[in-house]
Amino acid sequence: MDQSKEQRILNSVSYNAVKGDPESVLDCIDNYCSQKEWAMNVGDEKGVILDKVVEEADPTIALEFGTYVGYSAIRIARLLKPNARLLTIEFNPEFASIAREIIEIAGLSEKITIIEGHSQDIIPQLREKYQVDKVDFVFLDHWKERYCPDTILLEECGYLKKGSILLADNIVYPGAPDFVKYIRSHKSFDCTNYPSHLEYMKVEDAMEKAVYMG
Ligand SMILES: O=C(NC/C=C/[C@H]1O[C@@H](n2cnc(C(F)(F)F)c2)[C@H](O)[C@@H]1O)c1cc([N+](=O)[O-])cc(O)c1O
Ligand SMILES: [Mg+2]
Repeated sequence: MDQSKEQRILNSVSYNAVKGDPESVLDCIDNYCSQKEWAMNVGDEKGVILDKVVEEADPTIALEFGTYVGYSAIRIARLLKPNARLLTIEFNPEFASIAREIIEIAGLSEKITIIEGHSQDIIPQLREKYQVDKVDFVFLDHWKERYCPDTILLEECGYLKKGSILLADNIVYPGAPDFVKYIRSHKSFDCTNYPSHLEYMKVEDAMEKAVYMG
């Protein structure tokens, strides 16, 4: 059976990246996806915005929706302080297993936990199953129609504290209009928009940061 695009990305990382070097894994994925096959990684332009917001948040507990092949999980985890950790939720088992291998090559398996399943099932379990009390940073990059319900669920479950920072990818393309409408009109969120471009393309895109004010 033909290999998937995600498997070909893993092959390229496995062959070209320096083991234990997150930067070389990120560069390898960016080179492959800009020169060979486009893929929906946050990429190197929006990735710099992600880096800056992660550094601002300096999270002890970070949460990501949409692991895919692990590019943004590596981007986030490489900036975390020693005892901090990233939980990343992935629905597709094939993507989860490819991400696990790419994260291992980057040497970040100790800092990243991949949780397989549906976000609406996993969010209520984070406290009991994963010892999460509050989340300091959340990166939303999964199905765009899930951004809003999952943000509401995080708030309802009490995982957000004063100063928790949410960052959402693809505000312009493919877009998350219900999320933008909700978050910008919600009195407890202080929002900032970061115009950018779709990964590896000249198409307009943007990221939205939302700081929870308690
Ligand atoms: O569709 C896009 N992203 C959807 C991303 C989807 C990814 O998130 C996972 N997921 C689904 N539910 C969960 C959770 F966590 F809920 F369980 C995790 C899916 O299995 C997939 O790996 C996208 C599309 C474009 N584009 O240009 O078309 C560009 C982008 O940057 C994009 O992110
Ligand atoms: Mg995205």
